[in-house]
Amino acid sequence: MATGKTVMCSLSQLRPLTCASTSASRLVPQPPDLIKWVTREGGFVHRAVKITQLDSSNGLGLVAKEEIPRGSDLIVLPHHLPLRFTSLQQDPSLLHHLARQVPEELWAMKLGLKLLQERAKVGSFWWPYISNLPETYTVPIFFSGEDIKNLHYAPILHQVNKRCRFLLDFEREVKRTLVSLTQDKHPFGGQEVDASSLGWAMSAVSSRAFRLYGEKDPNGIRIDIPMMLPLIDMCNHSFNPNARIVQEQDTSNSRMQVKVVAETAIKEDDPLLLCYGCLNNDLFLLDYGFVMHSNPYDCIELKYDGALLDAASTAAGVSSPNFSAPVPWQELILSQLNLAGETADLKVSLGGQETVEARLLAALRVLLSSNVETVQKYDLSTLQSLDAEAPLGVANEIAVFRTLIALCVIALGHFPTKIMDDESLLKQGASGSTELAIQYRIQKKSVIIDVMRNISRRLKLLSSKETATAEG
Ligand SMILES: C[S@@+](CC[C@H](N)C(=O)[O-])C[C@H]1O[C@@H](n2cnc3c(N)ncnc32)[C@H](O)[C@@H]1O
Repeated sequence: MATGKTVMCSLSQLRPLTCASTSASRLVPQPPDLIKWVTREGGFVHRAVKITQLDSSNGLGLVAKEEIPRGSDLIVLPHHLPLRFTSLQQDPSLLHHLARQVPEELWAMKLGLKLLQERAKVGSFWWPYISNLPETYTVPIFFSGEDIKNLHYAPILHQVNKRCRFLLDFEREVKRTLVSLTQDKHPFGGQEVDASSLGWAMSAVSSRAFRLYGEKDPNGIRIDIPMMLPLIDMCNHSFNPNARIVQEQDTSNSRMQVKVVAETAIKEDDPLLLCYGCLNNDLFLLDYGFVMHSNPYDCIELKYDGALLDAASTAAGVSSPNFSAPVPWQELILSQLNLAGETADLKVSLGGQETVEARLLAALRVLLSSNVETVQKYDLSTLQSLDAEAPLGVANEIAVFRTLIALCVIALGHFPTKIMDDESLLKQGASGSTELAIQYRIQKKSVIIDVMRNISRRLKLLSSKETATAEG
């Protein structure tokens, strides 16, 4: 959890232009009209849809100029408008050679290479779209080192560092591959590509691409691939969207077209909103450069660690916890939960939809129980369910809840500032990426506090039941 002494890597010193900015400035000052371009290319745009600068810091967005009935087609893109990058296996081109060096988890960089190529190409078919893309992104790879540290949360620091390192290494690889190429063979028209332009392209894709069905593979199965969807990607995100993306066959040519359809009736002046996915704030920040307040999918990550759990249990007043030295039957259950053994996955989480990760809950219940017979009466799924009421007895459940609350207190203690401190920093007027970093860490601490509230409520209920039983 703590920031620790990680050596931070950032791209901010490479090109000041790319540091976090909330402005909506585009690649060129007056780009072509995107709606006209989509329509001219055979697409459809509902007459009530317009692009507008939003009041908030969300950049541009789409809004309804008049009421739109539910079920209406809002935008239809014919098959040739989305920007995709396919056929990685067979293509011997240099671009594909470079794309093959990108790790799968950084898929956005692969399509980013195609985007950079089209950006550099004079007369690119996609120029009307590309020129409308934001010039800068608010993702943390462009934060200053100080603001990366300001995130105060080790797992995201690790991810930012990984992405920055990758971009710096990849810059070297791209330069090595392209050195001494003549302009006609150069995939970027002879233009210099550095970590900053690679970062721009990766962020443009991660913040705008949607994974949709692509071409069919040799077995006739459609594989999903990321695509950039001109105009559709002007829709901002909401967990309560009023629009959704649909893919269907174009009856005129039997190719797949991509549509946005009104999911609800849309009132005049309402923004058109899509749901980007049930993502936590780490993904929103890393890929999209924003943070959702009260995000129901946000969570914090902890390491399942016997010593930490012993400390939490002891702090909670639970007598003689033995997380550090489980007995063999407990160890066996830990292995079944994949929390012990050579291939164990020790990352566990608090918050999100589960409140307490199922594996952590089961481990606490089992390790705080000394009665193998009682434990063996239950299957793993019951032991992992927060809705299963005290399967190993009320006393065991109370010890589990107290340990969890103490764990939350320890996790909160790893943050160097309190929410109150953060809020007063925001009031003093922090700028761009500093504000984003502070908002991010406020949300992380809020997740922990919400978990504490939830568990405390359950604890209170259980304790009152225990008292009632004792009195009865
Ligand atoms: C697919 S684009 C949407 C169009 C974008 N606003 C623009 O100006 O081009 C995604 C980007 O919009 C912004 N955005 C979308 N939804 C947002 C939200 N709910 N809160 C803050 N920013 C949002 C973020 O900058 C994100 O990276």
